[in-house]
Amino acid sequence: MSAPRTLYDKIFDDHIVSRQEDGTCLLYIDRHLVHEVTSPQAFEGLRMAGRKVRAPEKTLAVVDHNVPTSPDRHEGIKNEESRIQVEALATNAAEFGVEYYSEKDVRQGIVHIVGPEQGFTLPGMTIVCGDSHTSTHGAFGALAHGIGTSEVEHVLATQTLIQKKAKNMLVRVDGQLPEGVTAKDIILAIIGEIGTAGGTGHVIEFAGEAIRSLSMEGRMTICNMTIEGGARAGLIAPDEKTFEYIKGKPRAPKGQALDMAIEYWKTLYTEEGAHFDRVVVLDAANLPPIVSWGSSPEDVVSIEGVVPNPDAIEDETKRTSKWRALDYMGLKPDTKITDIAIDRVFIGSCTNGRIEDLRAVAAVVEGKQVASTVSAMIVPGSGLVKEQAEAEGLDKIFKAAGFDWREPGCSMCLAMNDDRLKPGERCASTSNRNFEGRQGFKGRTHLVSPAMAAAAAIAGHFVDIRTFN
Ligand SMILES: CC(C)[C@H](C(=O)O)[C@@H](O)C(=O)O
Ligand code: SF4
Repeated sequence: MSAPRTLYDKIFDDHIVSRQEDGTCLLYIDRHLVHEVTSPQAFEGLRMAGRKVRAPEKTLAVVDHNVPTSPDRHEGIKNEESRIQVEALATNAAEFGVEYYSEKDVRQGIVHIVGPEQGFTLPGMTIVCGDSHTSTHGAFGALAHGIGTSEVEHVLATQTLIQKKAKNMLVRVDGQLPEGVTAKDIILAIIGEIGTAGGTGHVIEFAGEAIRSLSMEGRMTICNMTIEGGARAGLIAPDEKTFEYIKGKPRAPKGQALDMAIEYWKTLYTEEGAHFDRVVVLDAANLPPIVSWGSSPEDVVSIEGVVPNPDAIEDETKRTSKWRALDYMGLKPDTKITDIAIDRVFIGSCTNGRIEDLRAVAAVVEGKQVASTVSAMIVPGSGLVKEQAEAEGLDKIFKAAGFDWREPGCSMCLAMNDDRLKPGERCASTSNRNFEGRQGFKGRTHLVSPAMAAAAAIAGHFVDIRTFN
């Protein structure tokens, strides 16, 4: 009898086209998502070599990073660099016969929100995109990861990718989340625990009661940030919730094909006794709402805590780097997190730009006002999220509270469009990266959950959502 296999082992094995002695494999790729930032040279490479896209029907292109989120964007993109990149994708998609969602299409949005929404992302698949947060799709039990531009070209041309098998890591989150604590807090806590290099060389499978209890959207938040923990990909075994979510999505299988697919999807789980190279266990019941204080996603602390003192760190390089982070963030050790005032709030991104995130925000801000010292924006992750939010009247709640309600895109998750922080501005953000300059030159980012960002917008400083009303 063969050794018990993990979910990762199964998906990897199922996609091997050929395997060399040293373990290098050629993997078949089921789905390829394409955005405007990492695809221009790849298409250019194909053009130069006179090659076609091998499987256009398995490829989907959408613009997200460079699109403005202002209501007048339909009149044309003013920023020249952005316009050139967006136009290049439109031209490439048309020339190579790839389906493309432009900024005028209601299906347009952040690539990692669009894939699941369209039923393009399905369990058991290998999914790639020239973007690190492709790990998001692992929430469906798909092996999904980011690739570089030369690999984008390789996948476009051959529908395969050269890969070596990673190690297996299990992160088990037991118990039930307390009220006010969310998927975002779970993943921030995990990264705080393992560090940004903690998952290096591994594919992480998330399991345990707390993960099972999450909605598909919460699971996407978890897998989205797996990459910030250094892992190659994140995975969650598909279950009834997964199948329910997929049913009826435009590109998902239907009728008998769906029944057959579900039969297969049910085989996608880690077998009893399968080997994990590393196991980390957390208890959800102990988790507080989390706020990041530094310039790395591992720099996290409880909302009840204080800014840590780097002097307590033994390793000199690390100590120096954390002092630098504090300096960049304009913070002093021992400052209570709830005493940190903010200037801006950004709610959106592929981490937290879905409908449930917006509902969570609406629940916090309904009937309240954004603090006079704060400028706050909400950017739906896709045109369909926006449509749904408006159908539920959430936009009215947001606008009445003083939020800016925008068009879909990556927006202020990274400063590649017009949405950015000014130097020195401090932002409560639902995105995934707090690197120096990430949201604008000298901008200061604090990563939080949507509910925590919403509460901070109202209060003007961080507050504990568990006692906020
Ligand atoms: C622009 C793109 C290549 C980049 C990524 O790979 O993740 C971006 O999406 C990000 O979040 O930093
Ligand atoms: S929303 Fe942010 S993290 Fe996600 S793809 Fe866009 S830039 Fe990258």
